[in-house]
Amino acid sequence: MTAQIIDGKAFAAKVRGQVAEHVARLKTDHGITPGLAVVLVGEDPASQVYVRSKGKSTVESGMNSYEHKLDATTSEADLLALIDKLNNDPAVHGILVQLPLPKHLDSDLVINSIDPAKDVDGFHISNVGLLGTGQKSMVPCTPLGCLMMLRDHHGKLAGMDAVVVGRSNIVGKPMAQLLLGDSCTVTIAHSRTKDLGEVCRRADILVAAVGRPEMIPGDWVKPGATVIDVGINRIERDGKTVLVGDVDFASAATVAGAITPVPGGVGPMTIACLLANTLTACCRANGLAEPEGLTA
Ligand SMILES: Nc1nc2c(c(=O)[nH]1)N[C@@H](CN(C=O)c1ccc(C(=O)N[C@@H](CCC(=O)O)C(=O)O)cc1)CN2
Repeated sequence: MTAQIIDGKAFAAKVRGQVAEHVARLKTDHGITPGLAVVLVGEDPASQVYVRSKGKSTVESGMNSYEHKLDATTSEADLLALIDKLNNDPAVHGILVQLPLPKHLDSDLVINSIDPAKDVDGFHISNVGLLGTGQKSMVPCTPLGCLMMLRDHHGKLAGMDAVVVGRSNIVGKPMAQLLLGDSCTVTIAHSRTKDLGEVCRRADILVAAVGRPEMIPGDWVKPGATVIDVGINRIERDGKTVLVGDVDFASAATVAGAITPVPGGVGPMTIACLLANTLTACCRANGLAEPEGLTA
């Protein structure tokens, strides 16, 4: 069997187009322009690329982008003061602090200082609690993107066996909550799970988010399963740096029914969902109906 490739790049372009249409309507009907503030501390090269891409996509969708680039030595007090200013700025509907932060800064403290209504990353403890209890929240972008692709591919997910490999706060745990919300039977597995291959082979939906290059081989995949690969790992191969996922794509694609590639799968959906979340936050702030199909 050769798996269908789930094209995240094309799907993300579609989502970005839907966001842009909503933004245009918000402007003409209500005179409102959503605004996203992105805060980058330090010069991590990958983070710089992601932040640049976020700013560009925000402007392309018709929203206002506010970039705050701070020195790597910025104190916690100064960062918290900036977040407080953004929390109180009515032109800013979404706030995102790019991770990872430099080691001297307490990420939990920083994230939890963001107004939960503007927390477009969905990392604030209030949003984590709301998602966990099935209430309206801001949903982390990467798992939201995975959910959108799964719903698009399968329609309803109810009753499917889903295995999420990885238990991070950013992907694994919220992904499991979202799948549970769609009535899947969910297992969260991780590097210390016994008989991990056996557990993975039960999955109709297998989400790999462990951060280990090509850790999941094709013989861990149930024939016909849908494989969502969240991993973005840079490795050396044949003298070149290449990007690979957490799944061994070549072997998994011969067994799976559908699979996301790396690059071009889950990654592009992260930024598309950030735009969708910013739009959602803006609609909520103004008491307007939320954009359909762009939330969990
Ligand atoms: N505050 C946050 N920090 C981080 C997040 C996040 O969601 N919020 N996620 C990641 C980085 N990230 C966005 O910030 C991100 C990662 C990857 C991609 C992407 O499109 N990847 C491409 C490959 C790009 C490449 O060549 O490197 C793909 O998979 O096709 C977008 C956004 C950590 N920090």
